[in-house]
Amino acid sequence: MSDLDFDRYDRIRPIRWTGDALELLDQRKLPFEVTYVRCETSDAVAEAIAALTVRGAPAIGIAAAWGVVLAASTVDAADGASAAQALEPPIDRLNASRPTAVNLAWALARMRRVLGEAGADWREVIAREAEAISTEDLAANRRMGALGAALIEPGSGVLTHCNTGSLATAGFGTALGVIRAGVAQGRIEQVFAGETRPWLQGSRLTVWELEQDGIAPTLIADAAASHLMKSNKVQWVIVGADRICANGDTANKIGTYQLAIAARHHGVKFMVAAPSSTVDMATPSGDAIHIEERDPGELFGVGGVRTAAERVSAWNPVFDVTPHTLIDAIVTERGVIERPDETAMRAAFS
Ligand SMILES: CSC[C@@H](O)[C@@H](O)C(=O)COP(=O)(O)O
Repeated sequence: MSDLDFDRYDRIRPIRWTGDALELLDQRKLPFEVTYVRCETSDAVAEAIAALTVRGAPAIGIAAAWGVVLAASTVDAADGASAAQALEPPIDRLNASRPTAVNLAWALARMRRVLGEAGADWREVIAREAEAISTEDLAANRRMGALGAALIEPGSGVLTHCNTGSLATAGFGTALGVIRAGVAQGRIEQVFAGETRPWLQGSRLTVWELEQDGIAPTLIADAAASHLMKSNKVQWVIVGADRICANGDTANKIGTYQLAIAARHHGVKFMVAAPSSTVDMATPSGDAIHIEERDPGELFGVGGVRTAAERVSAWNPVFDVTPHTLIDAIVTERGVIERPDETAMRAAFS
């Protein structure tokens, strides 16, 4: 992918470590306000994750890792093993901040592991590990971008869902990384982004992010997706993931499953792009995934303006599971798995 100048895409950073605090780009306020929230404690990081100040599977894992470093500043311990004991309660609170994206538990497990093995220098060890989790995520995204883009025929149109870009990761993005690479290589001619109700990650975040790169996406209502596919305007749906199971079933933002069904019906290909940190071989299939349900109040209005009548009830699951049989390719930094199933997943990740 020699024609892609990665530094061009290094403008947005949702997570900044200052040495004694974590600054999070407040994604609740985008695209109209670009402000950072300063977190000085691990509990503040856990609250920011729960409130979607920072969001996107890889990004919440990275933020949680820095949350452990913040918690460490309140602990006095001679070695990593004793620090690990003292840090268990804040780590548990970070882990409980959101249930569906496995990257959160994965990053915290990594932090626990290095802590348990560290000696007197345990503070430096965990700070280095948090930095490594972030650096590796950026590298994985760049690699995935190249691998995913190579699957796309020149001149294609693509549809994406939610926000999977720099805002959701350490940088460059997963599905949006594939799209960035595909546009740079002239493979993708048109990008469509679904609004992603109710939180509007598509219209508020993805459109804003792509415009910073000089890519002009076309926003569609989520309900327009099947019609778009029927109109032959897209050849691929490209999405990220919050958890990919041992059989390839994939949890992602609510609405992904119906896109996969519509894509199969219309002969449109369906790609999932995610780092290997999103693969959870301990969860056999999508049935075992805990799907987060958020406050039904998120459905009662738009931008703080109430649109539903008073006293209505609502159900607000924020992720769904796409069965592996509807997925044409899972792309991670380790390679491409076409027509994923348990055998292919085990061959790649065991
Ligand atoms: C690279 S991000 C992949 C997923 O985390 C993304 O598609 C998604 O579903 C994010 O959900 P969110 O609720 O905004 O955290």
